[in-house]
Amino acid sequence: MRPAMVSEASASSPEIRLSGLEQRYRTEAGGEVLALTGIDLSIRRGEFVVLIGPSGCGKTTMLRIMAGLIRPTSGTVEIAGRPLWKGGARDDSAVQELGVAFQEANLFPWMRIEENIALPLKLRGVPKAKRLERARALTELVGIKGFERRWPRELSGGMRQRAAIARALSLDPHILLMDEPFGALDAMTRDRMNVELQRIWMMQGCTVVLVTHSISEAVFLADRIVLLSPRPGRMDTIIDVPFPRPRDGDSATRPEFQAIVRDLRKRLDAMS
Ligand SMILES: Nc1ncnc2c1ncn2[C@@H]1O[C@H](COP(=O)(O)OP(=O)(O)OP(=O)(O)O)[C@@H](O)[C@H]1O
Repeated sequence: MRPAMVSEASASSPEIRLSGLEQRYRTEAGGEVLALTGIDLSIRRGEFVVLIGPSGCGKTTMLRIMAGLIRPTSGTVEIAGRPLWKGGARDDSAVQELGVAFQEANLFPWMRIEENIALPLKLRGVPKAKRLERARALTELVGIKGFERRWPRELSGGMRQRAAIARALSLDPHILLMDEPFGALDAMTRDRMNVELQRIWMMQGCTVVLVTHSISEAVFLADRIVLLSPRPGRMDTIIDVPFPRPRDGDSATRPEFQAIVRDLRKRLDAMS
């Protein structure tokens, strides 16, 4: 695990801070879509935040802005106290704090699992022996030990997603950004992956922001749930989920868990 070196700026500031964010897209027809507006959010170091909301409310846009993949039309993004954008340029030292995993595992089919996981290290020029050693440690962390030399096609969907999470963790990021990482998996595998993700997060101590459409997934994983409303995407409600960790299958059956699920469902239904 990386040493807990905290600069003065990051000790006193949130891990991620979004202020006055607005995002407009140009459409092909020459019009404009206001995808997000008035987004102000501070995320603490080590927090698990889940973004949820109706289709098209701007969840992916918000995550891509945090990842530095989109420069917001207006507003600011700070990562560990440092602005992500300076003028027109992205601060790549801030981007190094980030690991990203999407719905599709996006592993390269012509690379073995260990090579896929170690790819970010290769791009950094880390020597082969060192990066394969790291890949092996990560396969153990995410629960696919023994599959290092396999090809992606030889793994199940859940295992491929574990490999994608391992790859996102390969550079030891402080922040993990995930867009529907288990959206393509069957319900049982998905439940298992949620338990696993919680375990990985608790071991790594990183900050996680995850987008999902699943209310129960949101309540199971989150310290805080950010509910976005659509057209344009705004912050509707922030819901604290105070249940102790680690949560397990039983947690989801408790009345207080179910009460948050019901409340969220009601709020989402009212938006449609
Ligand atoms: N590149 C783009 N160009 C134009 N419009 C876009 C672009 N990307 C997203 N949009 C629009 O911005 C809005 C927000 O999209 P976004 O994908 O962020 O929503 P979302 O909440 O993640 O949706 P979903 O839950 O369906 O994945 C939508 O109206 C979408 O059509």
